[in-house]
Amino acid sequence: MDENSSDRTSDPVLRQTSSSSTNNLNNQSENHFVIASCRRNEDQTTTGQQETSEESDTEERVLVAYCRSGKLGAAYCTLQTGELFILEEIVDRPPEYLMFLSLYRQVEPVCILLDGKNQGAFVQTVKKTVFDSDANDEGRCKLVFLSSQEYNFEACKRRISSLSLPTEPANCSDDERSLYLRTVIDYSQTQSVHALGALLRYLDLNWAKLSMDLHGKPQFLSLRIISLADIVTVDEDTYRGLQVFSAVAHPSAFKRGVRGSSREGLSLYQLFSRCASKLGQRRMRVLLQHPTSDLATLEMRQELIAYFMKPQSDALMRNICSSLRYIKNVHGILTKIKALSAKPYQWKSLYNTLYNAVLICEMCESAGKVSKFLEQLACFDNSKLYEMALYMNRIIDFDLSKTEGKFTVKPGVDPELDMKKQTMASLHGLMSETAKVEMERLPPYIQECSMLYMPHLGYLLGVKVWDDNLTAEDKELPDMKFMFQNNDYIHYKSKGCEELDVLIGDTYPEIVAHETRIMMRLTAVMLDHLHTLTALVDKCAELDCLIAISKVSKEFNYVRPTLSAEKVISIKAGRHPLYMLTCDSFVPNDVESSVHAGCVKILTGPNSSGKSVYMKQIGLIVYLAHVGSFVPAESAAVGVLRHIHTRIHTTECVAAHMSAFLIDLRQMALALQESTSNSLLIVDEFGKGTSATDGLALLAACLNTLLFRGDQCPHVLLATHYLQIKEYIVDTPIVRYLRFEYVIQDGEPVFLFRVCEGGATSSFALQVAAAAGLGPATVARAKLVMDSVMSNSLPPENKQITSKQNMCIEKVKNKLLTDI
Ligand SMILES: Nc1ncnc2c1ncn2[C@@H]1O[C@H](COP(=O)(O)OP(=O)(O)OP(=O)(O)O)[C@@H](O)[C@H]1O
Repeated sequence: MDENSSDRTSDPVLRQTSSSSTNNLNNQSENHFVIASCRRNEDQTTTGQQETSEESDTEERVLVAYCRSGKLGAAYCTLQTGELFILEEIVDRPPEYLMFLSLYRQVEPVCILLDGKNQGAFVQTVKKTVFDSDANDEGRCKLVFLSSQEYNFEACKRRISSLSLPTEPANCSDDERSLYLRTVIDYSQTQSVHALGALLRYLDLNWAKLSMDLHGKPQFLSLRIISLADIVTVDEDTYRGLQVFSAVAHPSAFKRGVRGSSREGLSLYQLFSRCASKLGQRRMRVLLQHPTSDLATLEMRQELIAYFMKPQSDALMRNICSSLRYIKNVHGILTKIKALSAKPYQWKSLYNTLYNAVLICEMCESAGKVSKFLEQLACFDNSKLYEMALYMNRIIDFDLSKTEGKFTVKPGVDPELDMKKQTMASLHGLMSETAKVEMERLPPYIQECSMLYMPHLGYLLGVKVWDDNLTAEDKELPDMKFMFQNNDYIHYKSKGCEELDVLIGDTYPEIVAHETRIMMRLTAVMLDHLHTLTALVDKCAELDCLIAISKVSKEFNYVRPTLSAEKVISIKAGRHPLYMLTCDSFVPNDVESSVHAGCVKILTGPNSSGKSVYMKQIGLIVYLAHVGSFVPAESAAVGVLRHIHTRIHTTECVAAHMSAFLIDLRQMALALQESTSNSLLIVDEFGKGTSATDGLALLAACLNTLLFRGDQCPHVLLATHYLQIKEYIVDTPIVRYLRFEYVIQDGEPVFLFRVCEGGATSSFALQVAAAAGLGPATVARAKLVMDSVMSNSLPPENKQITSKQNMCIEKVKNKLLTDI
């Protein structure tokens, strides 16, 4: 295929051959196939509507999550394609079940199946997760509780052993199939076996309801193992706190909670929304939800991003992007094709996807050597897909299919079909002649008639109603058999119509039936190689995401972070990827966190001096490094982590039945419990939700818990206004104190947003409050109260308030007197 082809949607052969036949059938339909043409127009309207909504076709997935003895097993199925996935069993702990949360976010199921007997902490977490995400408009998900019998291990094993997959050896016996499945599934991972077995049972019993296929049985396309072993766990609050995602709910209360009604606010996801395809954009969500500690994957992504940031790869990037635009979500299209209800535009979309996916593989050949990712695409075995594209191109007349609103075959594919079409082409003249002859035979008061074809009724003469209030008797015409009236036309079977029935018969429906048979054969070929196609489409979607990241990295001068297995976070001149977009003079800052440089940083400083932004920027840089992205800094070295926890964002949630303070505590408890030496912990003003002494005590206790771990203490960034914290925690070299610089100008602090060593001495809360618009009288009073607290005395009487109070008392007195 030609790499530089400007028109990637169709090839020249298709355009030349289709034009003549288009004219033929268009002429036919113009006059006589009234019903056919009416239907065609209607079809075209709906086609237009669907074409725009085609991309909204999303996959629906049913997930089984089974957690026992601290291990999570899971399996899910994409209903549209019949792809099965089984999770490699993984340790998951209460109360948060972070692995389940990561899985839930990536799978986005429409239904979760749970063990009806098990109502423990796991089920509560699942319920809460589903409830919370519904509230956040992530989509509706149904919970179904199955009887525990469905999870019986032996029964599950039996169901799995009899699973038939297209990838199994041809004509294999039951024993051979069972042996083949043993190479795919590890039966010692009992929780995953329970999950897959229960899923198969559920699908078997409910397939008609789930797939709308009343008589069908589930057919599975593939079984793939997925793993969360490499995932860097990031909890939901951290995603929100760091603004990786930021869904803004629809302002209308009616629309809240409706799938798709929220939009993305300022977030990393929004920043990276530069994919060429919608599919890529969706894949970006999954990519961001799966930060990985797998160095090989990260380096492969970095390599690709680095390549596309070079000016000499601009041309290739442009070409790839223009092909990526045509890569569509084949899952939705293939469901329609499987059900034989695909519209012409869906066939065209599938062809474009195939054609452009193969083209991308070819384009990657030239650059394969410079990047492993491109090499994988260049070496992708796409010969079958290439053949599929060729078949489609040779068989389907896309232009005519669009006009006709149905699958239409090109001339030259099937001689028998061509003959039928030629008969149809000659029909135009024949029908006009017949109509003229019939006009002569009709009574003179009839001015207009037309011939039309209707399936099952054959050829009919349509006569325009010649008078109002015609009786049944009036409608009887000589030598004509009255058939029916439809709006302004009365339909008759005339002699001429009968002659046409004999002469041409049901040519039109025969053509349709013939073309449908060809379509079914083509569909069977497509479905045989569906697995290869979905794998390539997924790879293209990932390529789209990485190109989008490279565009952002290039535009904002991101650098490639050095990744290692060491415990280190070293960032020079780091910037906040979102604040730097909105702030003209963003001040970059460094951080050095390691066993030698101290891995616990306690930040103090005036209000609004930049503590939160600094901590979030480090969190985001570290997070970006684990997605494989470049980072906004002059240089960065990041040792791979297993967890990123934050205590930044407090969302009071009705569903959680927790106060803001309780949520803070829950986040902190989770961080203490889950964190290891390979974790990053960001804590912003913990303890502010209660009294100052209680807050300080809690903060010191939590910090000490971490510090007692010595070298195993995680990377900690902690901002606090408890300036005396130093006195209450262990004195150890792993703790370093940082503050934010400011200068005093005209008695007011001017913040420089520069971090330096040492502890702060004041919060300048009153100056910040005045700058934020709190009235001068209120600020002045606050100062008096503050001075009194400092000197351990009572504040002076507030004359303003007292006089107001006296006025109120007088008013009430007067009212009482008049009432009496
Ligand atoms: N590095 C920076 N360069 C430029 N402006 C900054 C920088 N960091 C922060 N700012 C500005 O300062 C504002 C306040 O920053 P931030 O919220 O981090 O302060 P803070 O010290 O956490 O305040 P508080 O203690 O009251 O929560 C930000 O909204 C931003 O406009």
